[in-house]
Amino acid sequence: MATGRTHRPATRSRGIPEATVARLPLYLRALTALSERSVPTVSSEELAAAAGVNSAKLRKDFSYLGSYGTRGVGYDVEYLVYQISRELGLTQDWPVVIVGIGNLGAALANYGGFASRGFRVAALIDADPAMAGKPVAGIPVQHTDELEAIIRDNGVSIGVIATPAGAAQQVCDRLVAAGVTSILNFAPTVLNVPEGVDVRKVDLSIELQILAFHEQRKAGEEAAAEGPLPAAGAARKRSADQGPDGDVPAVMPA
Ligand SMILES: NC(=O)c1ccc[n+]([C@@H]2O[C@H](COP(=O)([O-])OP(=O)(O)OC[C@H]3O[C@@H](n4cnc5c(N)ncnc54)[C@H](O)[C@@H]3O)[C@@H](O)[C@H]2O)c1
Repeated sequence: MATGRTHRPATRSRGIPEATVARLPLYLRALTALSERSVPTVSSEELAAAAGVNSAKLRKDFSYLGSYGTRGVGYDVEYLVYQISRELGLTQDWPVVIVGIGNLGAALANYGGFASRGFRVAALIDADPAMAGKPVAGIPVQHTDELEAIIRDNGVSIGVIATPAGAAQQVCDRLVAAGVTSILNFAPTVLNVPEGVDVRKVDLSIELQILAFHEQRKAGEEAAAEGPLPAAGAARKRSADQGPDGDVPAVMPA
């Protein structure tokens, strides 16, 4: 879901390609579900299906981790959970700040899945003075005046931006100047960051637009299978679905 714009080379220093790194959380999610069901081993085919990945790709990905599984037995679930967690840096605690505690920021703060994956919400920050001191998810909101001190005192390297788009760059600049080197951006704007800072962008409306594109294509295929429409109907359909010149709508890249 996240659309990445990172300032790192396509291959990491330890030789694991970024595309593999991006799939590791998918494997981890599938493996964690198996672990919770006390499943001891899993074949590459089963795990690939659970993670929604091709099994040859999975085996190649795991070879970068030095994990080849055992023929006829498969992969040890617990060991793979440990290996992938270690590779993703999840065996250590990551304090995270969320900036912008409106509808989205509050929902993120209330999401229990961060803590269980090693991301501790260290602070909630908002520019609205009326919110200062009010608890959200049991954490009192702090004013943006305190942003730099919060980052420094908590050793925060990951910031989440959930402010309106117009405030996001300024918030980003302050986070980076204070020492944050990874940003998860929910605001619908492109952030400019210096070399060495990673930005991941989450935009649910882009995901919906991509689904809409596929839905439209499926509808088009069904209509084609049903045979040609009467001339007037065809004209009406084109103007309703595709815009005046009949082009498919532009879809922003994921
Ligand atoms: N990525 C997605 O899929 C997705 C989904 C929903 C919303 N959004 C985006 O997330 C952002 C927040 O949406 P929302 O519905 O929570 O909005 P909201 O208006 O409910 O909350 C925004 C919060 O940001 C605070 N804020 C404003 N300027 C600030 C600043 N300079 N520093 C710190 N805090 C500041 C406001 O006081 C407010 O509490 C918007 O940019 C919205 O477009 C993204």
